[in-house]
Amino acid sequence: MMSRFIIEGGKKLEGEMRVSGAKNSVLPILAATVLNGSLNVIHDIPNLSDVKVMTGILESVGCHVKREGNTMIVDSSELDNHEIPEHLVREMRSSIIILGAILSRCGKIKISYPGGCEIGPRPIDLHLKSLREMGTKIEEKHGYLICEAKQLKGCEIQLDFPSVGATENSILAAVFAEGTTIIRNAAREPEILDLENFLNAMGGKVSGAGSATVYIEGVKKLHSVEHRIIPDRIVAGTYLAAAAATKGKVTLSNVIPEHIQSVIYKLREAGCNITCSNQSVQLVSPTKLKAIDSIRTLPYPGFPTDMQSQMMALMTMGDGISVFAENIFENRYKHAEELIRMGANIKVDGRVAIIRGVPKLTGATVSAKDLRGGAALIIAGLAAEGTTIIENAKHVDRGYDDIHEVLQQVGAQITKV
Ligand SMILES: CC(=O)N[C@H]1[C@@H](OP(=O)(O)OP(=O)(O)OC[C@H]2O[C@@H](n3ccc(=O)[nH]c3=O)[C@H](O)[C@@H]2O)O[C@H](CO)[C@@H](O)[C@@H]1O
Ligand SMILES: C=C(OP(=O)(O)O)C(=O)O
Repeated sequence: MMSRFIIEGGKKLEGEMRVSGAKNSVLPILAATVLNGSLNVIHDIPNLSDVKVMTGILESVGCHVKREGNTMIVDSSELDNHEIPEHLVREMRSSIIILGAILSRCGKIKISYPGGCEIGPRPIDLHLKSLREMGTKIEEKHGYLICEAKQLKGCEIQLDFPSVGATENSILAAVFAEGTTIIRNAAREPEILDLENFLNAMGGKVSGAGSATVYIEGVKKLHSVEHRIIPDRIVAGTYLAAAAATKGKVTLSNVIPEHIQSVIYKLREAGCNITCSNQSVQLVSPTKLKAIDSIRTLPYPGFPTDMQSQMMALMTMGDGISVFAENIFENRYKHAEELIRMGANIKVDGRVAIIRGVPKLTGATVSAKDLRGGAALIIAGLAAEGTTIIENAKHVDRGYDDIHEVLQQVGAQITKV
């Protein structure tokens, strides 16, 4: 049976919300646990369906995985397989991040092509180009990638685009490579720095992550490691947008304000009063939301594509016109149609969406088409008059740890059935 969210809109969010560990850090870091052939103790792991898929991948190659609350212990000492089951790869686009890690540890990997997903085609040409430059032989047949590299060699990689996944796969592949690898035009997302910190804590020699040039000096051996995942900046941004949509007042804990500056900047433009301290952010909503002139998604530190849908939900109620440009993914406006069912005024033309604010949204039955689009519908439902039913809640489970419970604690009337 398909799960759904049921929301009675119109309740102000008020109180404190704790932000969970970052999905986009956990996935590459879990992939990296195969490297040390030893124990990995990782704290603040969110309870997400994507984490379950990555756990399944680790178990399929012979890792022992134990979860104790939000701590996960991965023992990769008995790793004995380099073929990744296709059903797991198909379930999650980012399972491709295991490629660099297994190749590094085993010198070979067989994995099915991840293919496209709801938000666009998502090719992996940049991942493969980098791995080839490091000396990997890659055969692409019958939907599978068969990769082999007896000894990867450090080299200079120039990425055509600062792809997050290609940067991570190149770093993972370079950990045991002979010599030094330099990645230029690397993605600068905070999750890449979290991966660097994790690898260095197990004896790796990575530097520069968070900047456009990353250096990886190959090492011969790694050891056991203990690490805490950074807070999820997209979850933080989603909670702030939800509070703003309900004219609420919330304080987020476990958040790194610097990671969400681009989002805070836009929320201030909408009239929100935001104060940041060390690990917390407080938002007080205005009585009337203003339209934000424009939102253009860009690689970090630009405005994140993963916050585009949630901000669009908010701007459906802004006073005036907002123009959005989605520059990262080709097909990331599926939530617009659903928001229109709730009374929003949105016109989409290719990469651009024009949102004319309306005085109020009304509850409706809508369907989540992807993860962040689902979060956007929750935000709209919390603000709308009447009842909203969001079908396909499973998309939201990929990236939010019990979002309905977190929202209930600050006064939302939302259930998941
Ligand atoms: C698990 C994870 O961390 N996921 C994030 C990661 O995804 P992901 O790592 O897949 O995103 P990328 O940064 O690689 O993709 C950005 C753009 O580059 C293109 N591209 C990418 C690789 C490639 O080989 N060829 C190519 O053309 C993609 O199609 C896309 O248009 O970064 C995205 C962009 O911030 C986020 O939305 C995702 O939440
Ligand atoms: C697109 C996203 O994730 P993924 O790359 O895991 O599909 C996301 O987190 O919004």
